[in-house]
Amino acid sequence: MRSLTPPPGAAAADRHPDAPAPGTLLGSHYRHCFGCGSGQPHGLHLETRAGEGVSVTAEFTVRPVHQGAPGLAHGGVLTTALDETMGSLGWLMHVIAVTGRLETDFVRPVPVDTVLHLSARATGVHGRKIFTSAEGRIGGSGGPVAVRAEALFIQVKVEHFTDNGRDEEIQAAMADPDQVRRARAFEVNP
Ligand SMILES: CCCCCCCC/C=C\CCCCCCCC(=O)SCCNC(=O)CCNC(=O)[C@H](O)C(C)(C)COP(=O)(O)OP(=O)(O)OC[C@H]1O[C@@H](n2cnc3c(N)ncnc32)[C@H](O)[C@@H]1OP(=O)(O)O
Repeated sequence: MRSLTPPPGAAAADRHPDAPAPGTLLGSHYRHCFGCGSGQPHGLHLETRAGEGVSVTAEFTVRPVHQGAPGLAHGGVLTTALDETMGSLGWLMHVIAVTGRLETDFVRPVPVDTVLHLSARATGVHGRKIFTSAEGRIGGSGGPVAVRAEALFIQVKVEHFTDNGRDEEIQAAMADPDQVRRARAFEVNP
């Protein structure tokens, strides 16, 4: 298995000078995103906030539709929430990055109606690889850890989406000035 720990020689992740100030809501990178999109009725509707350095926080309320076992959150849904939270770190670095590898530890069961307090940070950068970690706590940012994850994101260009996405959605995204502006906010030297 390939490591999710930054290798020797990895650099610290750089906060872009134009990154939104700590406390700012980052908004959705794509309206139909399952993790953060407001136009996705079945989505998680995560709202991520910039933190200090390359870090973010978000709150995720576990709903009855997120169940795996009776009254408990599905592990895959929790992993998605962590993935989305770590994925938004690219916004602070002005890079577009996709998940290459992700590992989750499920530490405690998470009942329906729980508000999970999520936090994520970048732990290092090596070439196009961005190493990240995240955790979700129950009952507040100082509460017990219920889930934690480490992930490797790989920096890609906009062509990753335009070359591989279904034409219908790509055309719609390219015709939407808000979407183009948001995509640029992720890019180095927009
Ligand atoms: C106007 C139009 C607009 C559209 C724009 C929209 C704006 C969007 C903005 C923001 C997007 C944020 C989205 C967040 C959403 C939440 C997160 C997700 O769900 S993302 C979806 C799930 N992930 C994938 O679908 C990736 C699928 N995989 C791939 O496409 C490729 O495998 C990719 C890009 C990850 C890597 O392929 P390679 O050919 O580019 O690069 P190689 O050379 O293979 O890897 C580079 C380095 O990374 C390591 N690497 C790659 N994959 C690895 C893995 N799985 N585990 C460990 N290392 C890996 C390699 O060993 C290599 O390392 P060494 O440089 O040699 O040290």
